[in-house]
Amino acid sequence: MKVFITKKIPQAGIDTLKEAGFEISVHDESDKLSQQELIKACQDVDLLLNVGQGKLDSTFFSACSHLKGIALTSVGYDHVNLDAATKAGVPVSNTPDVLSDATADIAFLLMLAVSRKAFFRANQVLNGAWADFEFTKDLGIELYGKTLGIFGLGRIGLSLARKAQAAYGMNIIYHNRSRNTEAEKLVEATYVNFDTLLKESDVLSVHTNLTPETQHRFNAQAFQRMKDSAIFINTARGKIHHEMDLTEALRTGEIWGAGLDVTDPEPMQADNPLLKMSSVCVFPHIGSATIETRTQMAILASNNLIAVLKGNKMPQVVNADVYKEK
Ligand SMILES: NC(=O)c1ccc[n+]([C@@H]2O[C@H](COP(=O)([O-])OP(=O)(O)OC[C@H]3O[C@@H](n4cnc5c(N)ncnc54)[C@H](O)[C@@H]3O)[C@@H](O)[C@H]2O)c1
Ligand SMILES: O=C(O)[C@H](O)CO
Repeated sequence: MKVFITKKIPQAGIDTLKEAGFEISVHDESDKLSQQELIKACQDVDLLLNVGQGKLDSTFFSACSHLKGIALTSVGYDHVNLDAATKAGVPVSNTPDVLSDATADIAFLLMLAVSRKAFFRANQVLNGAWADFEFTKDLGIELYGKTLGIFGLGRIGLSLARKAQAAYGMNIIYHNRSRNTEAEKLVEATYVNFDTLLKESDVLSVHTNLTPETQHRFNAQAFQRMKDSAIFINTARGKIHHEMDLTEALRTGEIWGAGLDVTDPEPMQADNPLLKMSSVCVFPHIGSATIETRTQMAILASNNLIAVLKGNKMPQVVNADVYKEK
């Protein structure tokens, strides 16, 4: 079988595919792939390894219903029209679990960086603005014993909760669609309604998937209900917060700080007003960007394609209904 890979992946992923006997072609990532080019490249292959956040919409699936499977290199699949994939009979897999700790590390890093205005401070040095030892100016806030509110206590939310409780004795509250009693066995966490999450969190960290229900859930109304000392963290998807409302909430002091690994749109432009604020830190979507995690993601994606080669179901399929329809 032939596989088209949309960007370079760690060698372990390539080796896994080659050992299984696949014929591989990898797109040169210096040249951004348009949808038309992707569709064209998929015409003479059996499988696609779609690296990153490249959209797969209904036009793509109408043109590529011959594909026997698509492996994503992300746990999030909001960039894929799964109904269209299922209708076209194409199974799609994701990469859960292997990236949870690395992504939670980035949420933790953002919490610390924002609370101590780390990037604003580092920029002072960089810009030659380190003048005197100031005693009361631009102070940070501490995390010890504070309340961490988690919106979406799934795999990544749980990993962050465990770190924050172990390292900083943080009190954990969370809101999910329903209580996560399995997670509550692993970490001391109290289930609260959304309004309580907003009102009681000193740090509020977002870990839900992007869906119509979570899109713009953090808007002006939500920020108004949060503490004026609160820090907002989003490592899930940029569309879950409303960026202009967030900017305004920070400008007017409705909340204290924000740390983002995801923005809307991506990439964020360098002249974005958020980047000038002292208690804001923005990363370029690097949640899973470690050598270890990206290697595991590439192997997991490859193993899902190997399952197709062997005539099996993809173990990490996200549109399981496709097998019923087949
Ligand atoms: N920044 C990055 O690089 C990066 C890396 C990995 C994942 N992510 C994002 O993080 C998300 C979470 O990943 P995960 O592996 O923890 O997923 P998960 O499915 O384990 O957890 C998501 C949690 O959100 C909850 N949830 C979903 N909709 C909700 C709603 N409307 N209200 C309340 N709770 C809701 C679910 O019940 C679940 O507990 C992914 O979907 C992806 O978008 C980003
Ligand atoms: O969803 C994910 O896994 C991350 O955002 C990486 O794309």
